[in-house]
Amino acid sequence: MRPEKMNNWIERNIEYTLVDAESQFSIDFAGMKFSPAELDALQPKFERAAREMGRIEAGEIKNPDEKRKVTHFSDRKVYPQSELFASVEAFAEQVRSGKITGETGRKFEAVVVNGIGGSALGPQLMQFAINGPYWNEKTDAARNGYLKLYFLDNTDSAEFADLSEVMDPETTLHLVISKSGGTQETKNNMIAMEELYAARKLSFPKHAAAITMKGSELDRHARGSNWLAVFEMAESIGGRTSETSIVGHVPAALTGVKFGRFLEGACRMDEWTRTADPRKNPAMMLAAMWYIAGEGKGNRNMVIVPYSDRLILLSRYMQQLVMESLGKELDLDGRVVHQGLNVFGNKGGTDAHAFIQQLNDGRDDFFATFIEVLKDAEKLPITDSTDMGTYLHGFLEGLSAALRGKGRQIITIRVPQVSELELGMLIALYERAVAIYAEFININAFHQPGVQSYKLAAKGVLALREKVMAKLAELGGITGTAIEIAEKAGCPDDAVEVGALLDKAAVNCPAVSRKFCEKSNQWVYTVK
Ligand SMILES: O=P(O)(O)OC[C@H]1O[C@](O)(CO)[C@@H](O)[C@@H]1O
Repeated sequence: MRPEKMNNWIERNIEYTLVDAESQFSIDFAGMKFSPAELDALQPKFERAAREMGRIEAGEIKNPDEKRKVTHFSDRKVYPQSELFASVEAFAEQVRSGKITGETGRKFEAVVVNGIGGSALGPQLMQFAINGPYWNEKTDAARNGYLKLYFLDNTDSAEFADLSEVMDPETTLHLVISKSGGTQETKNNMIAMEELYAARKLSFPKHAAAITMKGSELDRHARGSNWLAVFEMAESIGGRTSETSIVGHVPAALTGVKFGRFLEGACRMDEWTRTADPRKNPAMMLAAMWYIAGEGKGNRNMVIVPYSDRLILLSRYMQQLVMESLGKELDLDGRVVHQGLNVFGNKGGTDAHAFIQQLNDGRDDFFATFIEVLKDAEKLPITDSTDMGTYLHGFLEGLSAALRGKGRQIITIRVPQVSELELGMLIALYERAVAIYAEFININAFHQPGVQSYKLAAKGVLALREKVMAKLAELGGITGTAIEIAEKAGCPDDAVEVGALLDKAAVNCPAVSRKFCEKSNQWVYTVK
């Protein structure tokens, strides 16, 4: 690099790196392509976002479709002083100390979180980040009586079977998390688990607790069956922004994660991201970078690359937070806009041997966000002058320089370590940046109508299956292609869907089989 260019780069780094000195959290925007004039042009959007963030925090309705307030920013400040917080701590302590046990009196050793989307991703991220991937009796948390954490976050019999193999029902607590209390995947796992307990002649309610909205189907079910505990979830906190609420708290308290410290981190970031000057406000700047890079239309993908194995789940977490919030068909004025921002990622170092080839040489359709964790867990010498950590740092800086050399765009976040505080800061930063960006592009970040339509479509498929199966049972034995069977079942226009359900049935139901006909390139099904 020529000296004058180098000077520009250094100056740009100084000007566009924001630092919170006390926590040592920094975010560097110098590697993004933007000019002061482009930031100036965003002034009206900054003003609108600041005004609307004020309205959110003042408790006004900010989710117009669902007519709901949006309280995750404001609630977490007062949550530690609430009765709910105290009751979670008391419950977790009784479980940890063995005062609350399972039906047979044995101490709980594990907890299964059964939830999906926002009711699982935050607890998963937090567990992996703080307690790490390997739980055994030698870890501090285990020695102190905290519980090992498992997840059920789909409706996949393989996931359930894998868990059943390692789980001891007598010493396992089941925490069913569902804000709406009616999400089918979660309900399916709950029903399957209730069956498993009944088959072992154990009481499921004596091993179960729930987090849900008051009056939901799950709330009624759990209270009606006398579960160990039911914790209320606020209507005004959306699933994807619920990690700083009861949803994050209960799993954390049961597994020895310092949730109070996590909230401190989130509140610290909330303070910082209320800074009036947008150029000094990390969330305003982050949203501005996304906006300028993607021309306000999400034309660049957000690639999240933490250089830390403990943060491997961050990109999955961000995927829901960003894409479920910003991926919208209509704007607030009802215009079709098809907005969104793609998020993908994994972990740095390892990624160099996966998608970095394309980022370096291929399509220039992204901006990378690197997250460096400065403190090494251990000093592991490799040569006289290097160790494991210096290599990871070298790979990050090397990749950064290579990408910059190709004109690719980069944001770099640096944190001293991964503890509860930094995790709280990271999550709160992205939550606010998402809410601000939504104001920039005039959309509602707090609803998810697209997910509803997929759920309805799935219900339609299940209804079709019932109809076809009932008809086939009535016909009492039939052989034919999907087209022929759909015809006989009275739904000729649904032959593709009928074929798909017969494929599934042929592998799972003894009464259905199939043979492939090379000549017609179709399966021929026999239903007994
Ligand atoms: O907590 P619930 O109501 O079970 O919902 C789970 C997830 O499903 C969604 O509603 C749709 O994906 C998410 O917003 C939410 O986090």
